[in-house]
Amino acid sequence: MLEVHDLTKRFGAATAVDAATFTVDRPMMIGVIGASGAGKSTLLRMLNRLTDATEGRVLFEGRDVLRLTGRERRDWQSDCAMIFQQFNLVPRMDVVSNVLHGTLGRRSTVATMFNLYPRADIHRAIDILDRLGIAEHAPKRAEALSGGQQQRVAIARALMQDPRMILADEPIASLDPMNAQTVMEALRRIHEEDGRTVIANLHTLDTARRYCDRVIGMRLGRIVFDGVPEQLTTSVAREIYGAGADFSEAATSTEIRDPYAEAAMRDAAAVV
Ligand SMILES: Nc1ncnc2c1ncn2[C@@H]1O[C@H](COP(=O)(O)OP(=O)(O)OP(=O)(O)O)[C@@H](O)[C@H]1O
Repeated sequence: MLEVHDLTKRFGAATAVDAATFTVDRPMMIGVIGASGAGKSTLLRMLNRLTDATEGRVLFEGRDVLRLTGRERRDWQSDCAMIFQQFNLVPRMDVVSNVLHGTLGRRSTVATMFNLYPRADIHRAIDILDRLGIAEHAPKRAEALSGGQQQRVAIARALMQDPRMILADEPIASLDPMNAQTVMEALRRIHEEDGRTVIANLHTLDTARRYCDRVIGMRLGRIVFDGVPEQLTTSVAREIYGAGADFSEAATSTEIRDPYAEAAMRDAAAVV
């Protein structure tokens, strides 16, 4: 269903994503791991067309994603809804209105101006919130909710678009372990019950192992691992993170520095 061929992004002389190639042939939950700066966010942003690719192809059931323009591009962005580390909600707006924002792409300008939502959409928004266990917060301002609850509101907003895929960029990086677990369980359920593909950038290996069917490991822009969680041994993880023998399973990509990346950065700084 999704084919990614040689997807590349260069920012000036630096290559953020280097010829990423992978295929998703059935709905699954995929975790993307790698050290900070490995290219995980750029990869997701290119798939969603938030960032233009420099080279490569993305095909989704016959659609040549990177060539879509205008309405077709917006339709694609609805089909692969994105959620972010910082939730990106409107803090002072109530929860249900934030969720209804997920339908903005298909509403008229007048309806948007006057905040008019069809009754059926309001019911659907409440049903989705209920499914995520936060319906009782529907009338509250988004800013009054905990981080985990806000991320579930963001997931609800994404579900309003009825997406085929959910792309989650570090969805639990700002959350405490309890909230992180609730959000990962929600994403897993959405995959299992709805058959939607979820691709999530994750900081911790144990999260990728626990919730994902498949793990893609990135290092310096390249995909260096693509397999099932069982194949993700400590030595493989060490390779992905470019870490030494002291590599700890509990460590996260924010804690592990990639010595090669750091050397490259120092060289770049010296040139400037
Ligand atoms: N808009 C941009 N302009 C220039 N360089 C960028 C831009 N966005 C990303 N980069 C660079 O591309 C590389 C990959 O960044 P990216 O954010 O995709 O990595 P990441 O694996 O998601 O990192 P993190 O886990 O820290 O979010 C980094 O070296 C980053 O500095």
